[in-house]
Amino acid sequence: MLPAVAADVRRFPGPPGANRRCTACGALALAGRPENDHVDYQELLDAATAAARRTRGTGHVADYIPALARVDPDAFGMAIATVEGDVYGAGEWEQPFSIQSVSKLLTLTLVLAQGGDDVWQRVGREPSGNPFNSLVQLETEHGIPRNPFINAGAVVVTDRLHSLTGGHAAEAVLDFVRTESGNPDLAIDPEVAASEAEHGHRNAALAHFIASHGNLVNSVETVLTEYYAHCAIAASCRDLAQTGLVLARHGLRVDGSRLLSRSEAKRINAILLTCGTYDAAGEFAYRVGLPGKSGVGGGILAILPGQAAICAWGPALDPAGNSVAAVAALDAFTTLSGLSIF
Ligand SMILES: NC(=O)CC[C@H](N)C(=O)O
Repeated sequence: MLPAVAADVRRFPGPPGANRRCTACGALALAGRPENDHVDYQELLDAATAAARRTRGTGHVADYIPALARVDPDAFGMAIATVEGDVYGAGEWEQPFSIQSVSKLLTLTLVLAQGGDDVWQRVGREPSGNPFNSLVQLETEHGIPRNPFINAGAVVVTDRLHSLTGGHAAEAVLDFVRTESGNPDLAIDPEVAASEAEHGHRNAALAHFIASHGNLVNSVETVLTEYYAHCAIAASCRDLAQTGLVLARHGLRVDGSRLLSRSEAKRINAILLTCGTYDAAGEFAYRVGLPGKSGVGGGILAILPGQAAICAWGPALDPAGNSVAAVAALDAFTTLSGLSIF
């Protein structure tokens, strides 16, 4: 349990509600809480890590992509990047892992940033209530995927991004993560991409079905190649937390330029909350209280608007395809700190 209040009295300059810092130790003060109630991110990370460790032995590593099945199920890392530019980490927070569906957040961000709002005529914004790779809704809903964060929706968004970038969808995503994280060495893991392509019958079925309804512009083969490639980007908790800051900064990039309007950033965060963790989005909102995007590589990137982006990673997944350890860690983080959107 965290000590809620430090023993000695410290001073916090600035108006109430602003991000104030303790003049004695520099720690951030919690808005609306007693003045000497610090946000000690490192301490919170340690408590979240302990919560994640208690889930050991629960869940299963994704094995439908054979290259992912080799990852240590007990690995765990977590990073927090703040809008002030500080980064905190715990466990294996600098260990690259396969970002998988966390890339769905990045493709949507880039499509909207490049004026591709017409994508909303081709994909919905409602929770699916179905597994991330489900085919059933597509049949009754005429090839219009429920939302951009299930596989079917991400295939359509990737198709739109591919057109907007002149045929470089995955490269655009990689470039974006490299720039925002400040890590030029990030790369697509070709083995993971090839492994997924080889075993990707379900995604191929989804893409062909969407195409049969006239909802793909580029060929199925091209779109799937790009989709597998951006899913196979290997990045660490640190890299993803720093990339997620774009949404915590209400649309501003690391260099201060505007990528998304404030309203677009709000809308992406809203869809993240309602759809980012598939048919467990309700449970995630209940436990964590933050917009977040998961991937079957075990990463979850969560956004604390105006304050920070947090990435937790543990490869063992629950039945919905969300990391057991990452959900537990984010749950502990927001429960202990009160730092949620609610
Ligand atoms: N939920 C996920 O992370 C799924 C992504 C994975 N590349 C797939 O298409 O199945």
